[in-house]
Amino acid sequence: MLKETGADCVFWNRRYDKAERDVDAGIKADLTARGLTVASRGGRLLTEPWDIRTGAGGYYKVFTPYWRALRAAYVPPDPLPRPASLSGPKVKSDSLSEWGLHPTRPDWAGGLAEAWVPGEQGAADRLAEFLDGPVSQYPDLRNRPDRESATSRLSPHLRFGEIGPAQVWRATRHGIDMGHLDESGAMTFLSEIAWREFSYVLLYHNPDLADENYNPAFRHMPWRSDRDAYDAWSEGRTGYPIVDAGMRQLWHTGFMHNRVRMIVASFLTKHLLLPWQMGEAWFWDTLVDADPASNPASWQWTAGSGADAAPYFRIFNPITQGRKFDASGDYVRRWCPELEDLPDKYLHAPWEADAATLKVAGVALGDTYPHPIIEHALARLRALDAYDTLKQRRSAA
Ligand SMILES: Cc1cc2nc3c(=O)[nH]c(=O)nc-3n(C[C@H](O)[C@H](O)[C@H](O)COP(=O)(O)OP(=O)(O)OC[C@H]3O[C@@H](n4cnc5c(N)ncnc54)[C@H](O)[C@@H]3O)c2cc1C
Repeated sequence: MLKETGADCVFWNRRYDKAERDVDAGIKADLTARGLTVASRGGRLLTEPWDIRTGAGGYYKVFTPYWRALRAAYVPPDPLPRPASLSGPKVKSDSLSEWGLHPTRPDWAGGLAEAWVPGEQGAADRLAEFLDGPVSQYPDLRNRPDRESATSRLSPHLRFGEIGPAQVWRATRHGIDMGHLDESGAMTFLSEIAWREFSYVLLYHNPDLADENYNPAFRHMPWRSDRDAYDAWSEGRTGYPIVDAGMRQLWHTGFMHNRVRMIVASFLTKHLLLPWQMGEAWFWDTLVDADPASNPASWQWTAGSGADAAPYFRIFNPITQGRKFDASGDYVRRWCPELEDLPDKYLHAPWEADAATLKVAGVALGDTYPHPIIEHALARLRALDAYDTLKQRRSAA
């Protein structure tokens, strides 16, 4: 490329994952040795992960004070004027279609293609649509997986740099300042953008975030090893409809609603007592927004081993979570159509229905839909026992 283009400078946006940093450092050293001008700049984040410091000079390990500090410090830069023209170098190039990147046998990407419009325009349209209405109800509806447009669905676009967080911040702030946006809804939305930033702070200062427990006490956790349980979880066959709906949505579209991500992650690490790294790896392989910072930080947060994490003993009940956040059952009915005809009352716990109700709904447990892989009350006690073991082992160590 260098020879073909005659380039004498190379610029790029910084990346923060350890493997990416190593690759980029190698390229930088190599190009510098060849006498090129090389520079990397921030672009993926609002601030660099080393910029915002606590009074003592360290990095923030708790989100709320981090958010306060970020809000106080951050002013989005003014965008540069659009260049009148961009004359790229003339290089020979393959056409993308020649690379045969689209899966064909089988074409597992059909659901992804239906759900997403990749690219800068797709990202800009999503942001505009979201700020045009849903943002005002964001604090009330953001936990409802049945309300698809209640959240921005910008995550894959942010992940691949099709839109930057500074653009999102600027447009949102502008709407607030002009009186077009309700401040509380809009600031709740920006606080989620700040969770993404916070995850990058954690990743930068803990390069092994995807492998190692942030809280080292979790090395004492007596995780189980159970391939069948893992397969049932990843394939959406646990017998808990809200979990199965989430895992199937993920497989089909590459996305899962945030509330459901928390439910399925809690289910894997607490009900099934399987290590959070297994779930992190599955999400990494299947999410369209799979992110080197947000994914491990969120998994560790849910598992209890992370920074500012949900306590391990807070175990989501998949039945009450489903009833609360998918009360009408629209989400479960969409992704688990075999349960479609069950009355709402039983939708999140089909085994509670009597035989006649199941029959009328065409549900045969163990045949058309699985029995629960583990009973909730039992799983909860087992998880709490495991946590006690962790505590005992930690004090004995
Ligand atoms: C177990 C688990 C794994 C996750 N893995 C990822 C991942 O790989 N990539 C990813 O982008 N998000 C991840 N998240 C966070 C969150 O679920 C998604 O960012 C969110 O669902 C994306 O939908 P949205 O764009 O409509 O979000 P919105 O609610 O519209 O939020 C706006 C943006 O803020 C950011 N954001 C929102 N919530 C979070 C959060 N909790 N942590 C970090 N950033 C957040 C995202 O960039 C998102 O696009 C994970 C959450 C959990 C519980």
